[in-house]
Amino acid sequence: MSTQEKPNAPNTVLEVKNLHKHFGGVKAVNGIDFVVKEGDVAVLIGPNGSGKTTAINLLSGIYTPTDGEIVFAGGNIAGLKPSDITKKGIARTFQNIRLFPELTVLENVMIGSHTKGSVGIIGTLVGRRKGLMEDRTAANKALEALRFVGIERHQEQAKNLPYGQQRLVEIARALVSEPKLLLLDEPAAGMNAEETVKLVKLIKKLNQMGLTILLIEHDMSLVAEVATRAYVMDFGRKISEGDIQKVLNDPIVIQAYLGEEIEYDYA
Ligand SMILES: Nc1ncnc2c1ncn2[C@@H]1O[C@H](COP(=O)(O)OP(=O)(O)OP(=O)(O)O)[C@@H](O)[C@H]1O
Repeated sequence: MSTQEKPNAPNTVLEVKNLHKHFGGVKAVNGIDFVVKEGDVAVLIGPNGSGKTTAINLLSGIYTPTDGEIVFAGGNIAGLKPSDITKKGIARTFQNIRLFPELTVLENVMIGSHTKGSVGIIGTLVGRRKGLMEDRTAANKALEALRFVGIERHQEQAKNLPYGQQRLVEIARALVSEPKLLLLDEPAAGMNAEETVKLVKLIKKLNQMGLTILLIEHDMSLVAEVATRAYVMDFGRKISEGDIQKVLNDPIVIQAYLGEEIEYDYA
């Protein structure tokens, strides 16, 4: 324990140090630092193009950082393959839903369990579809996760579910890998008001059950409901941090959002 840490302070789950991702001349992520503590619902906010999704792509191994460290589960995971990062305990959902549209909802969620095994997703789909369906443990886990997120139509092809429900299927798929940290990239995008209310309840329930969450979200009403800590990005840099009320009243943040609507209807 460091001398500054209080005896009962929550453990650090994730520490991002001086993280960079440059695409040619574009510094999409330009030296950010942040910490996610156990039990947090941390949120990354910022105007369009500020680097939030790139940051999540770095954390989940989709991109290799240009520089910097991502410390998770006792080591630097920067540059590891996505499947290895999932095995270490980080699962995610995507801004643009990435389900297999022709597979059933159940099959899509079962794929999440198989990120723990040795067979890759493509191998699973192409060579082992039948075997996969015989994997009772994975099926039971998937059904449990689907029940948890409130999806009943598990034998339906994923493409036939409304968009908002497809997002919940992605969350179920992430949950079956039993993550320590769940990354949600704009989980409310495309959801109607009723679906968003259910999503807020789900995020709170997951968090109460002990899951640490880091999300990107433009819907500030949702953020205000769930976030324990907010980090604000602009032009690849962190420009503010703290509780959500504080950061939304921060003149630097207001300036960064000028010309964009901050969707925020809380008093
Ligand atoms: N693969 C890529 N190649 C080149 N430039 C990229 C790539 N991915 C992102 N960028 C650029 O990096 C910057 C940050 O983009 P990013 O998608 O991370 O922002 P964001 O904050 O998630 O935006 P939004 O809120 O609109 O989703 C943008 O200028 C974007 O055009």
